[in-house]
Formats: sequence, C-alpha cells, structure tokens
Amino acid sequence: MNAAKTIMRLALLQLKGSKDKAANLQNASQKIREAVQGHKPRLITLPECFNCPYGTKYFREYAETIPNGESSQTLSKLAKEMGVYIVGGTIPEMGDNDKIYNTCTVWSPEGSLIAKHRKMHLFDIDVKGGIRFKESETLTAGNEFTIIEIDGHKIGIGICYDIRFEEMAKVYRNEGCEMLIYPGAFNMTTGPLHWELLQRSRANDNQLYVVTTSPARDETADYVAYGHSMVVDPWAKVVKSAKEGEETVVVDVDFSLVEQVRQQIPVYSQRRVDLYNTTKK
Ligand SMILES: O=C(O)CCC(=O)C(=O)O
Repeated sequence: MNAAKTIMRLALLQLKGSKDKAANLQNASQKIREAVQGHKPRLITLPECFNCPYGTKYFREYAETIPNGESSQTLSKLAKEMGVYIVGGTIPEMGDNDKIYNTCTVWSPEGSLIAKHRKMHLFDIDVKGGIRFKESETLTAGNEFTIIEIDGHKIGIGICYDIRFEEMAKVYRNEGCEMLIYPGAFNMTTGPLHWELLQRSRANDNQLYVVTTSPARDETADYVAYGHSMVVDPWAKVVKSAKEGEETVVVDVDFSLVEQVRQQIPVYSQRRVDLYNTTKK
C-alpha cells in the first residue's frame, strides 16, 4: 500500500441534467475535462441520476448495463484520458432478471471499474403537503456495502437516502473509513430541512469527511433538486457548499484532521457498548 498522502483535491460537479441522455453525458464530459484542466483534482464526484431525470417513470427507459452501457463507457474513457478517479454519481442500472438498481460506479485513473454501489435504502416517503416518492415502484435495493481505497484512505459510498441511516455510516466507520461520499438529490421539502443537518450529523457521529453531490436545481423538472453539493469536515464544519445552480466545488481535503478530531474527542473508544449494542434486537 502507498504511504497515505494527507491532502486530496476533490472536485464536486453539480450538473444540470435534462431528459436528453446524450446531452447529459456530453455536459458531464465537458465539465470533467474543465475541472481537470483548471484544478487538477485527484477525485471527481458527480450527482445522483446524472444521465437522466430523477423519477420512477424514467428509470427503466434510461437503464443501462454496467460496465458495458454508454454512461459507464463514457466515464471509463474520461477517467483514463484525464488520469483521475471518478465517483460517477448514479445511473439506473439494468441488472439480472429485469431488476433495476440506482447505482454508483467508481473509476480509476486507468479507466477501470473499481467499485459499484447499489443504493441500499430505497427512497419511499410520503410527507403530507410536501413530497411523495416511491423508488420501490421500479427499483430494487442493493445489499452490499462499498468501500474504495485511494492513496491509502478508505472511502465509503452511499446514495442519497442512504445518508439518513446512521447504522450504515457506522459500519463504514468500523471498517476504517475516513470519508463518506453520497451522490444525492434531495428536494425542496427535505433539502432545506435535512440536507446539511444529515451531512454534519454523519460527519460528527463518525468523525470523518462527508461529501455530497447533487444535480443543479431545475425549477421546470418533475423533481426539483435542492442543489447545495458540499464537503463537511470531521469537526462537522461545512468546508464549502455550492448554491443551487450548475457549479464546480473544489476542496483540498486534509486527512490528518480525521485523526486529530478522533484523538481530541475520543467518543468512539468511549462508547459503552457493554451497555448498548444497537445492532442487537
Ligand atoms: O431523504 C431525502 O429526503 C431525499 C432522498 C432522495 O431524494 C433520494 O434518495 O434520492
């Protein structure tokens, strides 16, 4: 294993999507090239459903196999051409037995698929006077945790609604993760209420970086995304946040902060697991 490098530059691409898949891929490609040319990041992150509109009626139509589909091939080629890691947001994945998943692919600078995370918790909610959404109408949940390792740092992957589940983040913490990345598309009901709160909560609970990447807001879309892609540090401070429009957020993450926070406020080793073990019934 490489000696861990302390600083990692991230570029979060908050992209404006549309119903035109070719245009979405073209826009993502252009923004990836611009980010690399302008900022030389080690890792680029894309939004949830970056190649399609977010909505259960669209998932089947836009679904592709991984890694042979055109969205995967586009990201693979770009990662290789630009020599960068890409956490490729999500796309609807056509799996076996006609099952569709909401899936994040991760690409190495050599263009290889190094991980694939299928959203574990499907977004099924009904907020009176706010929003009703039922991903389970068309999607199947994934059953596997996904940890990648870049420059000696373990990073756990989740997708949007997954961020609400502290137990999942704790599993990643137990496995030694120093960062969690969630492509996500909160909305105008839950975004203002919970988007930043959840990121700061997961960062604070687990003393690690939390990174989210949302689509840009489009008031004309069926589902209006909140935007505000952000990076939160292990103190639970917001390091940088996008507004609602199309934007690239560049942050130099300093992994030495993870250990500093864990030493100064050692809650992990102070847990009274002799008294409570929340994984047991
Ligand atoms: O949890 C929320 O409020 C939003 C979740 C969501 O939009 C998603 O899982 O795609």
